[in-house]
Amino acid sequence: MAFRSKPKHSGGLKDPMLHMAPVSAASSNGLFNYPSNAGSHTSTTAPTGPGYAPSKRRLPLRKVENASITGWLEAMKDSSPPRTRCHPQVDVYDKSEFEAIDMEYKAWAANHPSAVENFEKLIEAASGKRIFVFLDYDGTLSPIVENPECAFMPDEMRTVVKEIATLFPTAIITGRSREKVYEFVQLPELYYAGSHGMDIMGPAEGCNGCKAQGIRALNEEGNEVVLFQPASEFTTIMNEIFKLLEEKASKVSGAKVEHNKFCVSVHFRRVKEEDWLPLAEQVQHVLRSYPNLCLTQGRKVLEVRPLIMWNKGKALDFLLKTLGFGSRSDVFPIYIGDDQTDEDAFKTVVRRKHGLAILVSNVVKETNATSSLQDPNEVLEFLQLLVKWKRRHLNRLCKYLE
Ligand SMILES: O=P(O)(O)OC[C@H]1O[C@H](O[C@H]2O[C@H](CO)[C@@H](O)[C@H](O)[C@H]2O)[C@H](O)[C@@H](O)[C@@H]1O
Repeated sequence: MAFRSKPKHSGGLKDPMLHMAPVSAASSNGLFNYPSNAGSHTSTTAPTGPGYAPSKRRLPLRKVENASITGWLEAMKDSSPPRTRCHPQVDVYDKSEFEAIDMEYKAWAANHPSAVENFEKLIEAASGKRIFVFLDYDGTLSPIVENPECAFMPDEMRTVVKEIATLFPTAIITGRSREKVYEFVQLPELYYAGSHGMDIMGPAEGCNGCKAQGIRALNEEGNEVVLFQPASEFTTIMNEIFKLLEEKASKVSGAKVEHNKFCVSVHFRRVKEEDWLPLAEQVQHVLRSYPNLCLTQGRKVLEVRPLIMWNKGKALDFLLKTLGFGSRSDVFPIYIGDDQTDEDAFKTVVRRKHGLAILVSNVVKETNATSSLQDPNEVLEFLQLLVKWKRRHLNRLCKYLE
């Protein structure tokens, strides 16, 4: 399998993305001005679709905090080169400092117990409930790599995700375009929510006995699917912004712009550190003319997206509703993700009271998740445990019915 061998956690380095939050491109005092409620998008339009009444109500802009880009860039610099430099066996490192961050990590991990080590205990809470599995893609099902085009999902992961989908309704919720993530995953039985949940598609017949409701459409192969695109009116604008950003990025060595349909990502991973600030300024400059777009930050990436009240958490709720479980209390959603945009989904799971919100991270991170996995290797282990657990249950049930 393509993953690196299972590492020890690399110590408690603070994650560089602690300050990430959407920012209105229209804000002009400072390069990045963060609305105080990270992750919840200020809205100029509300989504439409099954169960969502269209509304043109303009929501008030939330309190804007003054924060400069320096924080984000500095944190990014702190984590470059990658965090493994902190492992005493990998590099010369101040032992006492390592011990301090190690302790910090252990304290954090105590509050975010490993979903593998504590599997039986955590899954007990699901008994008698219907489990739904929601998975982020990059950094969760595939390891983070230099070139976003090469973030392939290992076969072993595909096998277990396929098994998961035969046992539980399963969806992938990603910042990627739906088409791109499907290219990587190649499993037609799943639901896919691309562009951070702004492009949802899945089998019209539902899955695992859950009947799908919602707007029907035909996919590229002519199969009937349910489709929901709350940001469809932004199609032209996103194409326009992609071209403008591509033009800017073409002048910065290593920069890459990715069109994720209803979001556009500007990648910094292969850009020289000294070019980070000028590139970020260029992006901000382009966005000034687009007050209905906003900017969020991810792992060495800036993402331009429509300023609508929609996120991965809303997509999770929407999918439960589509599958007929929106308001039921016997639902147990499991959400696994590694990035700031996954925080909205973690919040949704926590708000529902039943469920598992699992952060993939081997560093200390501020999060709404309640448990953790260190990396995609552990995600694989967790999903394999979940398959075994469910099969055990089904076998017991069969024996009982015999
Ligand atoms: O919601 P996700 O599935 O986590 O997608 C978020 C972004 O992931 C991708 O970028 C990240 O992964 C790349 C490949 O490992 C890496 O090179 C990059 O630095 C990371 O930020 C994707 O390319 C973006 O478009 C997604 O928005």
